[in-house]
Amino acid sequence: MSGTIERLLLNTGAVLFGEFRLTSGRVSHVYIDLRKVIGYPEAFRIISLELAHMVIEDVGECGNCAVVGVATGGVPWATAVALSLGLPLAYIRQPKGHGTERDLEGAEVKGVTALLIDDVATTGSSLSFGVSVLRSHGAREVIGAVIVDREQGARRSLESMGVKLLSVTTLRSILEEARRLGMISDEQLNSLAGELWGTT
Ligand SMILES: O=P(O)(O)OC[C@H]1O[C@H](OP(=O)(O)OP(=O)(O)O)[C@H](O)[C@@H]1O
Ligand SMILES: O=C(O)c1cc(=O)[nH]c(=O)[nH]1
Repeated sequence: MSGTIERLLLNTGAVLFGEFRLTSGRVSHVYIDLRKVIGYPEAFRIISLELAHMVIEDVGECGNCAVVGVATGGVPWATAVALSLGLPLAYIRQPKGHGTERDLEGAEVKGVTALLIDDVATTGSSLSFGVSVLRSHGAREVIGAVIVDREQGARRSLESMGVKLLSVTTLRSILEEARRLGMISDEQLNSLAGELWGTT
């Protein structure tokens, strides 16, 4: 149903307004905190099923696929998708400097189609790092998928690496739903749109 995912995100407190520094160093007046959603089993289930459906509709039959999460935010979502699709699971991490010092944990990805999952995409640098790691481990193909695309460069950045980015929803759709529900005003929406995309 149209708006369902956006409303779940708004109702679980995953959409925060204030001043936030992002992983890229940019400052934003809206922040999507998908880490909150995993504390709500029904919302977690609905959104992760939507993510799994979106991915499988795109790739079709997936006999040689693995689901790969980007640590830390992407890992719970990748886990849920791997379990619901019955696929092997791995995750990308910054090496620890001790133990095995691996940058990829879990399933081996040599020769497979890797379904690379993160919670949010902004500039795409976290996903791009994931693509590089997967290629260094011999993945045959990579497809990127997130719950929320903030539409601030990730799609283009992945395209330049030959990787498609799928998203369940966008920050713009979430903000428009927030305005419909009276959670933000037209003025706030316009101001955020100007800051985020240089548009209203
Ligand atoms: O597209 P980007 O500009 O890379 O931004 C998006 C990334 O930022 C967040 O991770 P964060 O660095 O906060 O780490 P975390 O997942 O460990 O919370 C989020 O989970 C994405 O991985
Ligand atoms: O770019 C980020 O760091 C970022 C943005 C956002 O909305 N949510 C998040 O978890 N990270």
